[in-house]
Amino acid sequence: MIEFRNEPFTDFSQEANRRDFETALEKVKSELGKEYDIIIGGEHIKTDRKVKSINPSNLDEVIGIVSEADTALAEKAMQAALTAFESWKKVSPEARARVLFKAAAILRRKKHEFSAWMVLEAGKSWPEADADTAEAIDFMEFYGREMIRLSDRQPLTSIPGEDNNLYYIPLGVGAVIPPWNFPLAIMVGMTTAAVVAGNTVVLKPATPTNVIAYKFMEILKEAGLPDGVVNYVPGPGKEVGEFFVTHPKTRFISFTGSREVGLRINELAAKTVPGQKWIKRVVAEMGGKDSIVVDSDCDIDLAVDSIVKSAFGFSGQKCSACSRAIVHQDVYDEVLQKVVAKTKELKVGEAKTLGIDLGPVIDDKAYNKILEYIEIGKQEGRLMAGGGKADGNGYFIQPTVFADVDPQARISQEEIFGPVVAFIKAKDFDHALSIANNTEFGLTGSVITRNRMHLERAREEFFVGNLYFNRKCTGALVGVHPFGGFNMSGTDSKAGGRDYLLLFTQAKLVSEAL
Ligand SMILES: NC(=O)c1ccc[n+]([C@@H]2O[C@H](COP(=O)([O-])OP(=O)(O)OC[C@H]3O[C@@H](n4cnc5c(N)ncnc54)[C@H](O)[C@@H]3O)[C@@H](O)[C@H]2O)c1
Ligand SMILES: N[C@@H](CCC=O)C(=O)O
Repeated sequence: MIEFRNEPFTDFSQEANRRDFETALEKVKSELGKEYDIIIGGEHIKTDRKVKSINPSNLDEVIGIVSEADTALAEKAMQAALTAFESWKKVSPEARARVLFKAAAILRRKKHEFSAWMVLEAGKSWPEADADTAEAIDFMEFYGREMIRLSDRQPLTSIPGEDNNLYYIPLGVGAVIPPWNFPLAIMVGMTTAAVVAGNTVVLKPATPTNVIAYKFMEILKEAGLPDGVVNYVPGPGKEVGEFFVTHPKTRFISFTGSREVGLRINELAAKTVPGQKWIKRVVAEMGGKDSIVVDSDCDIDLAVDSIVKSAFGFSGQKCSACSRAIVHQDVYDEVLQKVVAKTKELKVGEAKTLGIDLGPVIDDKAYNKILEYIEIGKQEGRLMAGGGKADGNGYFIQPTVFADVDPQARISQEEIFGPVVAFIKAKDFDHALSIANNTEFGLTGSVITRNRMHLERAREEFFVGNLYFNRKCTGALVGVHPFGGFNMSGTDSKAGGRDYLLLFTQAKLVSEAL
């Protein structure tokens, strides 16, 4: 088996790649508006309760119509997963890994098609969608190899007269509850990590991106994953999600999403219910309020570029997005003025158009929430760019910059999850670091400086799970930058890292006297 390598991104400056992507978009467009079933134990089930998936760039375009489950069907899915677990747990780790490698190969062949679905269903620009698909492939290639590594004989101290072995065995049925913002990569990573470790899954996809999750179910089927190992159960989070979280047979919950929902899941999962005979494990990856710290001695253009890319990529809808630029007073005006100038040049438009910088935000709820925060920002700071809706038949918002924001202001503290960045002035580097650590989150951060000692200070003191120096704070790569945060950003798990699969296993020691 060859060593893990990240899937390369597509170079859209090449005409052939652009043509291939256009062809994929046309293919996907010809498939819009279809109906999608629930899938339980391999059985396709239609219900009367349907939810429409809409293109956020064009509200008249229906991406698909998806049957939603109720709690009776959720129970059926749980039973299917419990049954499948009895056989899946006995499949060898190598064979389980091969399913992931096969699924990765299929996805690689259909790469542009999947990216095109994300352009239309999630409003991702071409490069953002392409990176999402590449990351999904990476997760499968990486976790497959990791499971093989964990199934090797594990190093133990030997003592005479005994044969000792440690095995990483699966947990049981897991509820996988992903977000919509990396509708392929995160959903695939969470699902396949659980599965390759020998567990079975009830997957409750994020409603705005139900169709992409369904398309991935087709890949798992083609890759030969047995029925019932992953069950596709769309439905409202509050109803179907909570049903799985509180079910006595749920062994673990793998959640990625907001702080509010993550904390609720954690609380519900902690309550033992009749018929439950384990402590449920909760893996929760949650929100962020991420900062880029700009020091006085720095490459100003690098700082500007890092802030703009991290704040406005995918319209700021990344848990890793820079929503606070904490800038040393000596360079504050220059960095601010250059960020504002660059922001004003950004193109907002339909995600299907190559060359846009920002597509829409995901739905009306996000749109209204972000616009409300922009109004709050107008009270809390000086509006320098953007400040409201952008044109189009979709959820378009102008990239927005606020200056002179107090470190304790709401737009400095609360996750907005949209294209809004707050500039905060720092007296010196110490002050900048203390502001950077002043939220309840701890996900990503960057420091832009030429000062080696300041980098070393930040290495020790900037308390985030993913800290970057002299670069943007988004775009973690599987295997290269294991991803996950501290504090209210989650349970300190690291997706795409060597510790991740352990979260979905339990270690069994067998000691034989010789
Ligand atoms: N830390 C990370 O790695 C990471 C990665 C991506 C996104 N996020 C965070 O995700 C959020 C955006 O995603 P979102 O809007 O989909 O988040 P969300 O919390 O609204 O929803 C996430 C998932 O939870 C489900 N859900 C909602 N209510 C539920 C409930 N009561 N019980 C069980 N499930 C429920 C949703 O249907 C969805 O599938 C942001 O806060 C972002 O920072 C974090
Ligand atoms: N892993 C992604 C963020 C995922 C959350 O939205 C990044 O590093 O930018």
